[in-house]
Amino acid sequence: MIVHSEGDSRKILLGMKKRGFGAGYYNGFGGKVEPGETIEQAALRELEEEAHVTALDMERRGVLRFIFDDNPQPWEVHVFHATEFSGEPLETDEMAPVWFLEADIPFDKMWADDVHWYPLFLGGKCFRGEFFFTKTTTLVKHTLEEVAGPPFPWPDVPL
Ligand SMILES: COc1nc(N)nc2c1ncn2[C@H]1C[C@H](O)[C@@H](COP(=O)(O)OP(=O)(O)OP(=O)(O)O)O1
Repeated sequence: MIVHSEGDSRKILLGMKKRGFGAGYYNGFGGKVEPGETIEQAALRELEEEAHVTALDMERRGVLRFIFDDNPQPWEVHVFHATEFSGEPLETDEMAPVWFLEADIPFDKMWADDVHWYPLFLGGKCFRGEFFFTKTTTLVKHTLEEVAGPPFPWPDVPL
């Protein structure tokens, strides 16, 4: 989930992951879907657990597949956007939240796919793509396309 403040200064809220997979990278807030949950419920829960923020107007904007040559299980990641929220971002055991001006997004400290799809995200578009990684973090190739929306036409346009 990427929380966006669209007032006078357009800023996005990212979290620096403090432990586990992707530690040290800035990312939107998220994690795995738990049994019995929808993808949307998982996105809301992870934002609350990791940043103590509740999204009030979430919208699906992207669906991405990450394929790793050192992990047989690809990841399907859904990107949600929220512009209305309650709560003050708070550092947790897992994430340190930081607001960034759109012009200052720290792509050199983020997953290598982000620099490709954030321009579509920031431009208000919907998108889907596949990203192939070697040695966990090195991006070797990708596909990316804009789709209709918002809202993202899920599940009519699957990944
Ligand atoms: C491989 O490249 C990735 N790029 C981007 N942009 N985001 C990624 C990539 N790999 C994982 N992510 C995202 C997906 C999630 O939003 C977060 C964290 O995933 P993870 O499941 O590791 O999250 P945890 O909070 O550790 O897991 P649980 O809370 O579910 O245990 O990163």
